[in-house]
Amino acid sequence: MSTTLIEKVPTIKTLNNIATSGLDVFKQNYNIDENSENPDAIVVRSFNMHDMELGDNVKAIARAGAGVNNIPIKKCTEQGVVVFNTPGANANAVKEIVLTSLMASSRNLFAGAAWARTLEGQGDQIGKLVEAGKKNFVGSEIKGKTLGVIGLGAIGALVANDALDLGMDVIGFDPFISVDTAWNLSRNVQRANSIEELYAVSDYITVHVPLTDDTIGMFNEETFKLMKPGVQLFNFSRGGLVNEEDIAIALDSGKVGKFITDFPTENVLKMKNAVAFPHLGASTKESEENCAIMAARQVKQFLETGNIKNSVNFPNANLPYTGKKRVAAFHKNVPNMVGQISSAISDFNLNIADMVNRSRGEYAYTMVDIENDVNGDIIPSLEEKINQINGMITTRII
Ligand SMILES: NC(=O)c1ccc[n+]([C@@H]2O[C@H](COP(=O)([O-])OP(=O)(O)OC[C@H]3O[C@@H](n4cnc5c(N)ncnc54)[C@H](O)[C@@H]3O)[C@@H](O)[C@H]2O)c1
Ligand SMILES: O=C(O)CC[C@@H](O)C(=O)O
Repeated sequence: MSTTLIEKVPTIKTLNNIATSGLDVFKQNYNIDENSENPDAIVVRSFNMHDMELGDNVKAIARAGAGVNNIPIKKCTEQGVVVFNTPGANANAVKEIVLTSLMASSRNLFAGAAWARTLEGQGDQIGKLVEAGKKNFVGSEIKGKTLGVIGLGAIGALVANDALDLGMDVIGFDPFISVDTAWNLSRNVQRANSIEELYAVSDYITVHVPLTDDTIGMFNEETFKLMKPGVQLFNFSRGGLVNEEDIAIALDSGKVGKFITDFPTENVLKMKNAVAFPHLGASTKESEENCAIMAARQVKQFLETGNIKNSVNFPNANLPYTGKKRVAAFHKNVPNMVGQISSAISDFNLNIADMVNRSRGEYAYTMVDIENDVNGDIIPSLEEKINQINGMITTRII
């Protein structure tokens, strides 16, 4: 980072444990302070930020991971705070834990191992007891069975492809599948036209969708009725996708045979045939590093150049940075914003070299590069003038 780009040394606040290799991205010219109350940017994992005050200096929040339901996205957008995530950076870790759990669950390994421990103290009898007791843990092979994958994004697509390699039949459902993922998905993954079609044929169901107002409680009494008796459900996405009261009943009746989840709660821990892990899906050295490095690079690039990659609330925007002054403005997506920004710049007798304007729903982002050398004294006035434009959220001059 050149100090001409940002006059003050920016502070990065960390919430949660962020891999050192990611923090190393900020080694030069940045201050990392987990206690800062008004940092320039925040790097976070699963910390719940909904009740947290965002300081007025915060310009960016990077989620080192995929799910952003722990971040108040609407509030950030209204304040012009860019929220990033790290698409795909932990997908392999989650794929591996899903497939491991699928086989372990199907072979009753969790229950079998727990039972074996109860034999402690039986000395020489253990061998005999094992041979007598193992009939209670006879499992099924996954080969030839049908796996339903709901959500064919970064994780779902990897799970679907590799499950085929394990000899499973795979059916997938994702009405919003991205072009990139569609390209990566094996043609042998059957596409369900409706989620009901997937429920009707799946022996195992794994879910890989974000937790949103549309997906909350999507597994409930009604949907369990549509599934095959004894279906095994794997939830490595978010606890809120499953209605706890309803799955407890479905597990009791055997309608759902097994429930493997990464999200323990008091209720889940009491459920018959449920196995809960302590949110371990992305907990590998590799994925923690991938996520932290990607998150940190995205924040650094944004603070230093205004360029945005992998934001979940503002449009991506890229304009090669030349080192001359750049106006970076977040505003409502309404007519004539670019015109008004341009005329504010020309009021200071400055010429425009290049610009980019991108919109996303109700909001937009404009970067304008100034051709002239800009006298530092006029920057606060130019910033103030642009900020006064009706519909402007926030402006930085970098
Ligand atoms: N357990 C963990 O540690 C862990 C790790 C990573 C991700 N996750 C969770 O997994 C989720 C998925 O991660 P990802 O990296 O695959 O995200 P992704 O954005 O790449 O994929 C999500 C997919 O879900 C699809 N989708 C959205 N709503 C849907 C619906 N109603 N029905 C079917 N498909 C729908 C989208 O079109 C997209 O393709 C994350 O949002 C996060 O909550 C958990
Ligand atoms: O940070 C983690 O360990 C979990 C991340 C995971 O839940 C995600 O959504 O990417």
